[in-house]
Amino acid sequence: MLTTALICSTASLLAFILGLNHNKLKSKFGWLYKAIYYSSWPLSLFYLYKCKLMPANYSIAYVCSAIGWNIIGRTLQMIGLTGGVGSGKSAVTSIVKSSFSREIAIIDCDLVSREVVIPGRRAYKNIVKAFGSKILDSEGCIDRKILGAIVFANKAQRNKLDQIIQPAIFLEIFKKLIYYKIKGYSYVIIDAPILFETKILPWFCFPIITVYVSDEEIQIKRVMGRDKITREEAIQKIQCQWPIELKIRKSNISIDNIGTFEDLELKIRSIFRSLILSA
Ligand SMILES: CC(C)(COP(=O)(O)OP(=O)(O)OC[C@H]1O[C@@H](n2cnc3c(N)ncnc32)[C@H](O)[C@@H]1O)[C@@H](O)C(=O)NCCC(=O)NCCS
Ligand SMILES: Nc1ncnc2c1ncn2[C@@H]1O[C@H](COP(=O)(O)OP(=O)(O)OP(=O)(O)O)[C@@H](O)[C@H]1O
Repeated sequence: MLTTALICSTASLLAFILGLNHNKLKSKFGWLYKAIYYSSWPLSLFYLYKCKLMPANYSIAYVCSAIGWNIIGRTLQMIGLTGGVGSGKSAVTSIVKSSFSREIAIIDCDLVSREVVIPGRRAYKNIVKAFGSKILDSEGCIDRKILGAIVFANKAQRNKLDQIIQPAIFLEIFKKLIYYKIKGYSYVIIDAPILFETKILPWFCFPIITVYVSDEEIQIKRVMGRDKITREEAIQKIQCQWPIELKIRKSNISIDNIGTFEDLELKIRSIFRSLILSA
């Protein structure tokens, strides 16, 4: 019984992950993927039945749960949204919220990264253990300015923080995906400034949209204005991430946010309208 439950949940998880990748694999491998995909279900059922690996009713439980979770994953398209610091990702998500809130949910990874470091949570404890109590404010919360000054100035420290915080972020994303699926959404935007750098998120997102500002001077000014920081601090933050040219090359859609908010709104509406219509 326990073995069956274990097999069922592992199969369901794998099927869910495969389902999330469905659109990406379909676009990458075309008919070859479709042939393998659609023949895999009857073949696995036949294989289990023939080999008598499990009593027939258990095999049915295994296959049904896998198919069920695969369908759930398949009908939940994760759209990646990334770009440089201050490139306009939040501006994009607020346009999506105002125009497509019924079809598209949004997971803001910056927000998630704040939730997972609330005092008492595991990531909070591990960060304090790794960086010491000097990063805490008078109320015992993580002082983001102090931690930011440490990690944005030093790659090794940044990697240390990423290794602690990213698994917690991924788990939270996973929980939110299930929640949004239950609520009936078909699309979820994963707004992740370091989507490519995580190495994991790109596997699940399709398409990946990169927002950039083709004039770096404008980008620097926008970051300085928003975060009330100096020019040097803004440049340091921008340089903490992959070069934008690389992000653009690796993404499926790129949007230059050099114009006004109205220009951006027009582009975003047309991209998401055609994404929804083409589904
Ligand atoms: C270092 C922290 C405490 C600094 O906080 P602060 O409030 O000063 O900055 P904020 O969170 O607004 O980040 C500003 C921008 O910096 C960039 N950034 C954030 N973390 C990172 C990182 N680890 N590597 C590269 N760029 C980063 C993002 O573009 C982000 O939008 C904070 O950014 C953090 O906890 N970062 C790690 C979380 C993370 O990996 N987030 C991205 C998830 S995809
Ligand atoms: N088209 C635009 N015209 C003028 N200002 C803009 C435009 N797009 C964004 N901005 C401004 O630039 C700043 C950065 O934009 P935003 O916060 O959306 O970037 P972001 O990509 O979410 O940044 P981060 O990764 O640092 O969180 C904000 O102050 C925003 O109001």
